[in-house]
Parts: sequence; C-alpha cells; structure tokens
Amino acid sequence: MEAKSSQMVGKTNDNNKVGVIETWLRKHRLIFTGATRHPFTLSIRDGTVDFKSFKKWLGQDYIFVRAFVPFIASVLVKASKESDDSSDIEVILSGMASLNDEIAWFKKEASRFGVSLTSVVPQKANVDYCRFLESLMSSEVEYPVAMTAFWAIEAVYQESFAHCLEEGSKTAEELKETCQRWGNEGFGRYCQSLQNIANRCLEKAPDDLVSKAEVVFLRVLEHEVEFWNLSRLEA
Ligand SMILES: Cc1ncc(CN)c(N)n1
Repeated sequence: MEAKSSQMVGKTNDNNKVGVIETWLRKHRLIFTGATRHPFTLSIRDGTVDFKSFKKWLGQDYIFVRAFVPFIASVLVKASKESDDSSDIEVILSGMASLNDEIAWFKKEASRFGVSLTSVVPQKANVDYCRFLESLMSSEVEYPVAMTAFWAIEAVYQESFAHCLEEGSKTAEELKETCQRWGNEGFGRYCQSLQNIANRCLEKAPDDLVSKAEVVFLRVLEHEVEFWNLSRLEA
C-alpha cells in the first residue's frame, strides 16, 4: 500500500505528462501527510488507540457520511451537465452505492461498540466540514472543483486506513474491518478513478479554475485534520 502512495505521487498521463493532482501532492506533501498520518489513525496502526476515541470518531463520522450523500448527488448532477466522458457517471454512481453500504455498516458497527447514533451531537469541526460540503453543492461551483474535493475526501481515508493494514501494523482485530472498509484495494482503485477524472477535467480547465480547485484541495485537508482531531477525548 505504501508503494501505491508513491505511485500516486509520480503518476503520469497518456502523454507522459505529470497530472495536476500529482503536482499538488508533491507541492503540498507535508500537508497531505498531516491528514493521512494523523495521530488518531497512527494510534490505530500501532495498536495504542483508546477505544473511547474510536467510538467518538464513529459517531461523528456517521453524521458526516449522511451529509456526504447529497454532496455526491450534486457532483453527479454536475457530471451529467458538464462532463465530456459518460463513464464519469458510473464511477460517481459506484461511490453513491458504496455510501449506501457505508451507512448500513456504521449502524452495525455502532451497535457492536455500543454507540447510540441517534444521540450523537455533531461537534463544531463536523458542522463546519458539512457546511463546507454544502457550499460546494452550489451550481456556481464548477465540476472540476467539486470533483477535486470528492477525490481528496475519499483519498485521505483510503491512504490513512491502508496504512493501518500494511505489514508491521499492530491494528487490533476489532478495528481491522474499519481499516478494510477504506483501505482495501478496490477502494484504492475507486480513488484512482476519481483522481483520473479530476486530473482530466483540470488539464482542460482555465488557470483560475485550477487555482480554485487547489485551494479547495487544501481546505479539504484542513477539514480532514480537524475531523480526526475530534477523536480526542477532551475535544
Ligand atoms: C470525514 C470523512 N472523510 C472521508 C470519508 C470517506 N468517505 C469519511 N467517511 N469521513
């Protein structure tokens, strides 16, 4: 999985040109690493995580995932209007389908860990992140910008949880299913498809739109770090 991360950074397109996203990943490597190697997920990986932190994350993430559904629906609408490749729709739809499974999984996992999802109060960082998603749902936000955010949101989870499954990790048995959910190879391929779509759109986009997408990418990383921080018991 580590190899996959470095492949992601060095990937070139059909013309052997490094994609826009790969350029950003190089430029903002430290910030990306801050989101994908957060103390919370690193504590899952080294087996020291406090299960109370895990339960806190689980409840908050359930709320986030419910807000993520209409965001993906809005990306689907943008794709149907603005995309020049009809296969984008299939990739986005597969993301919607996996969210359906994800919601069912959260309910099952919450009951296994004794977390009552109906009484979870969304914390400020979660509310802020959901508001940010809502702002991206506006019809004024262009498809390449929304697609960049979509890719970045999924990629942070994929990179973070794949790391918890790599050789040498000491992830507790009870948490392996969680790590598999986002760290499995199929999810990795899905993230790569999202990245390819975003790259293709960005390569054809005017410079001001590419800059806008870069800012959105960085904001996603900030929100993801704040979100992981919610797992802190004092937060
Ligand atoms: C905060 C957050 N970011 C990303 C994902 C992956 N869908 C998630 N479940 N939660």
